[in-house]
Amino acid sequence: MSHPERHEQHPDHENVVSFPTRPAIGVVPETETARELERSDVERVAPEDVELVDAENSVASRPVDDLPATRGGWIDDHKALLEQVPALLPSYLRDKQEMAENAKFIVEYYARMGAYRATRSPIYLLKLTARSPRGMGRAIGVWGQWCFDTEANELRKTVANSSRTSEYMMLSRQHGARVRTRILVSLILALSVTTVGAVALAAAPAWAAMPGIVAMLALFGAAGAKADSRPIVERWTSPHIQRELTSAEVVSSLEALGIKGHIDFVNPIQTDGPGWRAEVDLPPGYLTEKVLEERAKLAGAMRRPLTTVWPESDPEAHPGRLVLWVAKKDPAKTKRRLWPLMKSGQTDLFEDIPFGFNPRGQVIPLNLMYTNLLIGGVPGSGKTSGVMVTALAGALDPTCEMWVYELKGSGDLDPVQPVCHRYVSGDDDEHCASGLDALRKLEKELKRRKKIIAGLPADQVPKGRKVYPHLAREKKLGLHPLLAVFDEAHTLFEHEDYGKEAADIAGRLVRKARAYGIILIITTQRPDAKSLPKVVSDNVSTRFCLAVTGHTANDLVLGTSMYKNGVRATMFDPKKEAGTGWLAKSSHDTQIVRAAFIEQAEAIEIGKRALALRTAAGTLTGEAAGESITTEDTTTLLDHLTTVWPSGEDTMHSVRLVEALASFRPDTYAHWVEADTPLEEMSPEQMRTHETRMATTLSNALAPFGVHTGQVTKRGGGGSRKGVKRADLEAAMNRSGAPAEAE
Ligand SMILES: Nc1ncnc2c1ncn2[C@@H]1O[C@H](COP(=O)(O)OP(=O)(O)OP(=O)(O)O)[C@@H](O)[C@H]1O
Repeated sequence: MSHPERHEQHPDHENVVSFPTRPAIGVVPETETARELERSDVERVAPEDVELVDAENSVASRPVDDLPATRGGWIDDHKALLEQVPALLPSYLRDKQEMAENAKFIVEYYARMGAYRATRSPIYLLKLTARSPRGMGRAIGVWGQWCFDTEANELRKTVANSSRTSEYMMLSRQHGARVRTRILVSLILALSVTTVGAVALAAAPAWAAMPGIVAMLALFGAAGAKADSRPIVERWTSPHIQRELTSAEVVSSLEALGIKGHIDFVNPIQTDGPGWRAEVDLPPGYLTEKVLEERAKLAGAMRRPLTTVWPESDPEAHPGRLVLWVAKKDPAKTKRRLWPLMKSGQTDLFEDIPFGFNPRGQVIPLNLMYTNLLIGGVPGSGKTSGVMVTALAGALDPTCEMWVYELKGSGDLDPVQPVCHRYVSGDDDEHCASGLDALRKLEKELKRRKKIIAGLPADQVPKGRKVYPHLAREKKLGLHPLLAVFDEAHTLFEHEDYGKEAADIAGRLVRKARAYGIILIITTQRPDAKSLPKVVSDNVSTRFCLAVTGHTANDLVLGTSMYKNGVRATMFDPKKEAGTGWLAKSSHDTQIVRAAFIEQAEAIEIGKRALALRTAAGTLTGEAAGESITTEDTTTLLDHLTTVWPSGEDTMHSVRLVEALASFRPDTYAHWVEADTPLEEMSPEQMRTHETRMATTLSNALAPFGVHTGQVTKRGGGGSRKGVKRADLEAAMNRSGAPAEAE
């Protein structure tokens, strides 16, 4: 059975590769061996001539591909074909934004080119005028030749030399008559044109006569061009416009990466937005990841700028399907695409915000509600542009409360300061302390919101207990969006005194806060185990990974196995492609995006707009409303015990916990371990009394939380003494609304 759409390879055209080469469903591919056999001299025997020896008992395997059940049939083949039919309408007719951009470009192009030509028209005219005498001379020459019938001169000469008198006389008479008529016509024409011209010149005002003279000069100028004259209107080409993508180029560049074998073109190479798209199946044994990893090599082999070559995998097809998109113009050399909200507009964080652009130039939206965002990348990879876009989007929603902790101290996020409930910029201890304080307060706010939502009737929370726009609108509930940005959060997470607690709280917030309208944005330039708590990198829901240097950093930002699955931010060049990264909305929804780039001056203007919006809406709070924010400790003994509790331990002796609390927070707990006699001078009896007192203090302090201490046996670790069970602690945390680790 032959494939209905099979095309033959064109022998004359080196750029043409047979398409499609994959067999239709149910068709057995023609193997090399089969073809060789056909070509060879091997004697072929018709199946009907073959005698089966002991067919009944024969165990010879039947060729399963010949069984009727395995054949797809016409319907299946054509269904499969139909699925692959390219879109009916070109992309610019389907995509409003592309259509608008194209229309805008056409208008801009002709306006710009028209203006360019118009401003140079005096130069063109001068050049034409300089050539006009030659043109006029040529025109008179051509007219003279016509008038005096010079084209027949050669013929008359030949006849005269051959002494064919009668013929010569006939030609002579004809020549005389022609010349007379033509001179007469010329004289009449010259006279009438001169008269009309003179009268028109005399009658018309000078400004009206000028175009006529100019047009005549231009005509004669155009006629005066020599074969090697330079064109009057100069032309130029753009080095940034890339040559068209051909299948031969795709094949040879993949071969340059070491991919040997037959490459199948699944679809013809076609225009896709401002570029070309080739879809190929790599030869068996090769995976798309190889091409993704060697993107720079591929661009080199294609002799194209890196920023124009975008290989992608097609997870819906198979791991060997490569989608190669090549930009027509080098985006690095084209004008910056402006953030759609740059000049006007506001946001609603329950809806999408414009985050950036994909390589095709389409706006990529992001919904920040019910999510949190981790942005990571090496220094200079463009994290600030990612966090700036989200911070400004938050600022432009007048209902959104903004808490911004820019822990680099660069002042990059200063443009949003005027609208922030809390704003801190700096990387000193005091800034880290504020960051930790903010996390504690966010956790307290989370508990408050959780309680309110838990108490709402079911019809108020139709799709589960979380914040909804109608709840956010009710001011008295205080469930409006709260956007908390921790820029360069590694400064806080690595802090000797505050890091551990900050990491613990951030981990809990990342897991719990998003349903309650608290959106956490964390950026880090050091995505490693110490700077980025595992609990954060494991649980964050949206990730934007800019250029990183290795697979560990890649997977810390993007999630486990992403590198293995071909989602590799190692492919980006942080210098040439700053701001470009993988945006992962989930492990199955990943795409390459360049965050919209907003300059500081522009961000300041947007910040002013946001301030105006909030002033009008009456939603300025905190520092933005002139209040001073005091640092208060909202954590409890339960939080402190959770922080000092050694991981993996189900039970702990009270004495050990009290000692740990005293060293963790000496201001609060040092007096729990104080004794009249120094420890080293205590008798065993005194020591026992002292430890009993410490254990009793802890028991008394835990009683209001409903946690009871009891006898705990720890083999090899102090035997049987008063202690606390981890499970009791977690149960108490849950009761008090505080998110416990094990929940
Ligand atoms: N989205 C973008 N589009 C175009 N250029 C960008 C983009 N983002 C950043 N850049 C360019 O890259 C440079 C460095 O970016 P940026 O300072 O944001 O990096 P960073 O990752 O925040 O650096 P650091 O880790 O040092 O804070 C910018 O000055 C800008 O020129």
